[in-house]
Amino acid sequence: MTHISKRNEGGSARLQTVFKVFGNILDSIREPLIFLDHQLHVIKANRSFYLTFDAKPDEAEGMLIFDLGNRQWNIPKLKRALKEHLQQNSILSDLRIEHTFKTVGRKILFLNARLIYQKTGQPELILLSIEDVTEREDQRGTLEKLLTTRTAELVSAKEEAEKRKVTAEKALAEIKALKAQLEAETAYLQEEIKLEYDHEKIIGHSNSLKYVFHKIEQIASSDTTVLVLGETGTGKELIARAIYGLSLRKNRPLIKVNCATLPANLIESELFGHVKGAFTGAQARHSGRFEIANGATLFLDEIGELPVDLQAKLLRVIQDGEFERLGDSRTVKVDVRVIAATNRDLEEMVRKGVFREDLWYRLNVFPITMPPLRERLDDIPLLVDFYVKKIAKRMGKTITHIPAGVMEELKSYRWPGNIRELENVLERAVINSSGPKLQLADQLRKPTRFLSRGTETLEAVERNYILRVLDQTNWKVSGKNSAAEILGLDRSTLRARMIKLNIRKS
Ligand SMILES: Nc1ncnc2c1ncn2[C@@H]1O[C@H](COP(=O)(O)OP(=O)(O)OP(=O)(O)O)[C@@H](O)[C@H]1O
Repeated sequence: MTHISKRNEGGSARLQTVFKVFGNILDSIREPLIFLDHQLHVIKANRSFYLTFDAKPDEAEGMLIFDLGNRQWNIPKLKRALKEHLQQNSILSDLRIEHTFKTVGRKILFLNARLIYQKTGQPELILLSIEDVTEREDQRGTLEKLLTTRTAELVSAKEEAEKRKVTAEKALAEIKALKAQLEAETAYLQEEIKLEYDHEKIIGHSNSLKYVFHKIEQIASSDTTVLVLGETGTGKELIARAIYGLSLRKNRPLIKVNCATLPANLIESELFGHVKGAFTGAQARHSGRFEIANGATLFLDEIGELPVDLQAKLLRVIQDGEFERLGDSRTVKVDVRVIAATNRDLEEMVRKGVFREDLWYRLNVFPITMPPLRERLDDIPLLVDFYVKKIAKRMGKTITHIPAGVMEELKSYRWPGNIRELENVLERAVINSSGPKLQLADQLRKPTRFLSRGTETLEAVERNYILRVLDQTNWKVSGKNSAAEILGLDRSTLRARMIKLNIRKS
């Protein structure tokens, strides 16, 4: 233990007098204060000091500050500040010390000190004020921590909100796109309803038809492109509908495009859509059939009639599911299953250079050929029975008997118009029958003109047949008893075929 030196005893006595006079004032100061001699012995401390640090005046006074309370004040930082810094600078400001005292526990202190000199310039006294900021600092620490936690929470909440906003915006865009598609789909379906599909049932039990059924079952549930081949009126559309009906996409509509009935200048916009102003008359954005069929199935009927300049665009959408709307440079992505049909010989068209070979290969992945009626005579009785019942019911008639001779005649005819033609013949026969017995309206002519030339192409046969019917109807293309009615073709389909086959009245 070190005591006040003798040399300072005189000054010390003077100071004791001063402290006696000002003792009460010092004790009333709330901040702990301590007076040290210049050798750092405690001369006097106020009441606040003793209370704060649980010390007693008679144990403290005369003691070296670092030895106070069993050397509890032996704090290296305090030592450096009082012994070095204060001696050099005479002043010490806001020195922060954090220290655990044996008596009063952990404390955070702010120390300020000033070196007071005698008149002679000798250092006489050090006034040390010790502010106990433990509570305040702890609170600040807690608040800072809280602030950090809250800030982090806010940042992550903000990030979460932004993510949610992006997700919501995406969902909104998807909903908008779905809504647009639904509207387009509804508009399309409303048009389609007018076409009113008679029946979806494929009648027949011939081996050739059974093979077709087998192929339908094989491919229906996949997304493979299917090409349905066969003469006109053989039931290609029925096949396409059967594939669709057995597919995984059957809960979405089957979208149909007939490439023969759409004018060449409209077909691109009809298939791929256009944006406003894409061409004169494009007053609004229009969704093409490929967009409407996104996620669904598209039936491209009469694919052989698709203009060559559109074939590459079709190939790209079948291959990569990508295309651009007319007047728009943005690429649209779709997932469409394509079922195409034609009565044309596409291979021959490829040879002639009017059908792209790459498109032909892409379409021909899974061909299904519908046999002509003349090759499945076994189906004729079933078909006759079905159609006679159906037509008679519609007309309010009862026909119960089909004479063997009538059936024979029907079976021996060549049926160039296939089932559509059979349906028409039977319709006229039902009209013609007055009793329960079916009577054909007219003698079925043997189409000798084209049968005699066995090597003729399908196109030539078709051309001759249409010409013959046109002759027979005095070139009446549409309306009652017209060529279109006899051939069982749509007026526009017949006109398209006439243009295609270069049929003109001479
Ligand atoms: N096996 C069948 N059973 C019942 N009806 C059939 C059958 N095949 C075709 N039909 C009927 O014949 C008519 C013609 O069929 P569809 O339109 O499918 O022929 P298509 O081959 O697509 O003709 P096109 O090449 O002229 O477009 C339709 O009324 C259809 O319902």
